[in-house]
Amino acid sequence: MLEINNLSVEFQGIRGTVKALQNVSYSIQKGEIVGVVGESGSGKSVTALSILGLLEKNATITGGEIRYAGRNVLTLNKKEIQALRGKEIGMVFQEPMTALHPTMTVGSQLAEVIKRHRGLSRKEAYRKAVEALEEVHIHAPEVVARKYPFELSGGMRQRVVIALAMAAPPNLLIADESTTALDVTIQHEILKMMKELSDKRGTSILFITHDLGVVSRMCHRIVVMYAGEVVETGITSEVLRSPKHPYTRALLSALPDLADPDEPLLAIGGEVPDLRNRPKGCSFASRCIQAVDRCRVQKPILERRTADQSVACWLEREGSHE
Ligand SMILES: Nc1ncnc2c1ncn2[C@@H]1O[C@H](COP(=O)(O)OP(=O)(O)OP(=O)(O)O)[C@@H](O)[C@H]1O
Repeated sequence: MLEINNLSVEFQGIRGTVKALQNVSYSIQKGEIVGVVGESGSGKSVTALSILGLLEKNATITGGEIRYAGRNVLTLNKKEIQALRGKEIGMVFQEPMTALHPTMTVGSQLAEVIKRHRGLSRKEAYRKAVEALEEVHIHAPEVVARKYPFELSGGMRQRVVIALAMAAPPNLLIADESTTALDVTIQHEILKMMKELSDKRGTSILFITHDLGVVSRMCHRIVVMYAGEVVETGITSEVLRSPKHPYTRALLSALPDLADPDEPLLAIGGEVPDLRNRPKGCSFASRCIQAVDRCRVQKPILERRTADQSVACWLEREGSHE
């Protein structure tokens, strides 16, 4: 359904060119939930914005392609990408208030999207809007449909945003840490509801988060990003059971319930490299306790290690971990 091949993105800044993404590749199949994890600044959002054609003006895509249903979205014109956004690809961003119109009732906002995408009458679209609220587990949807966003709690607003993003209905939903500001229990319920919707409708979800725990519960596959590169990807259970990249191991060790109890806790010392002046070798080498000379001079490429798992690490390739 979606395939990102060797995507590279740069930003022009006053202090130089930030090489934000370098040869990023991953894909999402129909109905699949893919979780993208990595520290702040690792390029998760820039990748999502590239898919949606929403990169800021100072960004340049310097290489690669993004194929959605066979078409390279990077070659689409403004109108075509707008049509894709919203109709084929829904999005849920971090702050729900920015996605909602403050002076329109929730029901009218939803009905407008449904009317536009499904060509229904106003009345019929409103009826579907109430149904859509019910689908995101909002009780008394007829009542909530008549409310304005400011009258709702954070969790309710988030549900409305998801209903809006799913209204077209899209084939792919991109959710960028959509629930971080919420209470943990509410967050858990919302994620469960999203997974249910995905299962029911066969919607693929690209889920961008810092939270490996969430990925372990929700996602079929995981993509681990570091400093604008994919360092490991695979079936979630495989990667969590047997992480192959030292960065993935370090991320996992911060989660005691998921980590291998026999493995000592690793603190990730050091800093992410300056993306204006990227290191020649592996981007993680300066923080990797296992790095060898080769890691500092030659960049490892993402290679398939098992049927379901790929990793960009020289140590793994040469078996020197074992
Ligand atoms: N408009 C911009 N101008 C310059 N640099 C940018 C711009 N947008 C993003 N970047 C840089 O691109 C890199 C990747 O950022 P991105 O927002 O994708 O990270 P992220 O992994 O999504 O982080 P977070 O988890 O904090 O959202 C960062 O180094 C960031 O500073």
